[in-house]
Amino acid sequence: MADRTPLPTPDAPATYAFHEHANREVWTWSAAVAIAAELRRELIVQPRARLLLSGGQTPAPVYRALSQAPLAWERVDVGLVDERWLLPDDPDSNAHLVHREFLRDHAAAAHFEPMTQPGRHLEGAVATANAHARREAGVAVFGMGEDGHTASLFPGMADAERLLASSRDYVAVDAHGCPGAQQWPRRISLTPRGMARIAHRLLLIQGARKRAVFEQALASGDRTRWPVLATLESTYGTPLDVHWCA
Ligand SMILES: O=C(O)[C@H](O)[C@@H](O)[C@H](O)[C@H](O)COP(=O)(O)O
Repeated sequence: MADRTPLPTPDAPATYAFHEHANREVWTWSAAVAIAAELRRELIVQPRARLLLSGGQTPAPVYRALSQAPLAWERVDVGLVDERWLLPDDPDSNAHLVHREFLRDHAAAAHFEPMTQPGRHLEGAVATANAHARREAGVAVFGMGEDGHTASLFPGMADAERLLASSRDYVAVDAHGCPGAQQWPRRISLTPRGMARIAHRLLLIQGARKRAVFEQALASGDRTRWPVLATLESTYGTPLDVHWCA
């Protein structure tokens, strides 16, 4: 029987703020401005800031807008929420997406941490991701699939209960048989524990279908069936910022 992980109790309520935007342009700039503002705040009080980005098509306009923000990007480390088991120069890798859509304009000065490298085995890549994660990221951008996945945590993935309960920040994922993983079932993903350690979490979604999926997930409370629920949890008690437009 699937281990149904309930949402946090009223002692530590999982909260979110739903930002509904008038159109895609407002959605794009609102999300980009929110991320830039948070990075700027961090750079005032600490020497470096860390930002984690997801793959997928939805956030690309936000990445392009954010890349134009005048920030001390040379003091920003950029990592990935998740990666397909592909090398960074593969056009289908999340690293490639980040290079193409984000590491340009002002943001070209940021320091990027790819998860995969030629010759590195999967477990080695996971260990490196966990080593990077020792420095907490202040901000992370998440997407969601219509199956309720986020990062590379899929409903129906192998060993789901163990991965969702992992005490590590990143794990290797076997998503064979999960349609949402498309043709890349081998992946590395941030875990719910890793997500909870990030104070400012943004979920970027568009369209009526994804809104309905998010609402269905909330109503269910079943994190194994709806891994997107993991983005709600926070050791800081900070709400998830959901940015949505039709
Ligand atoms: O590697 C990946 O596939 C992503 O990181 C993944 O978690 C993505 O965020 C969602 O699949 C949403 O993707 P879309 O924005 O393309 O719908």
